[in-house]
Amino acid sequence: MASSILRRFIPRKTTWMYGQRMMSSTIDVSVDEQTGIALMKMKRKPVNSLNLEFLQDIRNTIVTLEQNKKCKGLILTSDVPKIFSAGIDILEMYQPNEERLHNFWRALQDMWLQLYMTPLATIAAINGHSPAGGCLISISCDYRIMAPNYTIGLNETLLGIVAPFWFKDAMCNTVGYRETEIALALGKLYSTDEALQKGLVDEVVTSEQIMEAAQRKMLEYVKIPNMARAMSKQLMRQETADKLCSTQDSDVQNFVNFCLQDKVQQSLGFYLEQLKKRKSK
Ligand SMILES: CCCCCCCCCCC/C=C/C(=O)SCCNC(=O)CCNC(=O)[C@H](O)C(C)(C)COP(=O)(O)OP(=O)(O)OC[C@H]1O[C@@H](n2cnc3c(N)ncnc32)[C@H](O)[C@@H]1OP(=O)(O)O
Repeated sequence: MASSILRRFIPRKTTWMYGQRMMSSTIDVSVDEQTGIALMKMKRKPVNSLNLEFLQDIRNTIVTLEQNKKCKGLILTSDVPKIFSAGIDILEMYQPNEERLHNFWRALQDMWLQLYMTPLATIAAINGHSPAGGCLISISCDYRIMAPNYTIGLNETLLGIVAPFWFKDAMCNTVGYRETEIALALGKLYSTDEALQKGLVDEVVTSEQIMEAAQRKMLEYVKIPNMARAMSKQLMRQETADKLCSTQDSDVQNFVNFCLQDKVQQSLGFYLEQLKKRKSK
């Protein structure tokens, strides 16, 4: 189902499969072949920040699961306490090597396209903070369940950077134009309750109940005839994905040019310093 454009790039082979278990240093995956439900736990310590290799691992895992005829649904969650994902690894953008910066953005695009358009049913079990790239992963799933007392949102402007158009499009498709306009301008991080109220997440349950709730909802998804469910997802999402597919190269170049600006580097350096200071308080 994912268009051939999405399959142009062969992901790195860093995920190992042992029967129904797949493992890499940053991801733990198990597949229940009875139910057809896979569980992917992100475990890139300390905060599941998305660097080049982690993004390739996530995409690689989705591709492998898509090829498993028994797998119909994927639950994404975190193995790191209190953090779903801290978003992009800021160190990929700060004082970067230019070639790696290109490859990094391409890997983010490819991971997103794979996740957003996968024929698998996807549920994000958001068991921790989920800013920026973490929010992107969440809103790219078909359904979101979040635990209380965490935050989620596209906070890029707080770092002095801008959410790219495809982050914006995925957000608009979830909460609507006006809410996205406000959220992006203010770099808004929503509390779990606000996120529920605005439709950024679909359900709130306690951390203890989140896996059970995700399994229960996923059983609903995988009961639907597979092709019909996957095609209805494609119907809703293809236009948004195509917008990036047709401009991937220029989007990489725009990102690289943007990042290499002195002003942007200063903002990122300042933000990293704040993160460290906050920690020492
Ligand atoms: C013409 C227009 C063109 C447009 C071009 C596009 C422009 C660029 C678009 C880029 C899009 C960006 C998307 C992103 O995802 S940016 C990342 C945003 N993420 C954040 O702001 C999260 C920051 N982190 C936090 O708020 C907290 O760490 C968190 C709440 C997640 C956890 O808090 P906690 O107290 O548990 O942990 P610490 O803060 O102590 O963190 C532990 C260590 O991890 C480091 N850290 C945290 N987050 C990141 C990160 N995202 N990247 C790298 N490193 C991170 C933190 O500094 C600590 O490190 P040390 O232990 O070394 O101190």
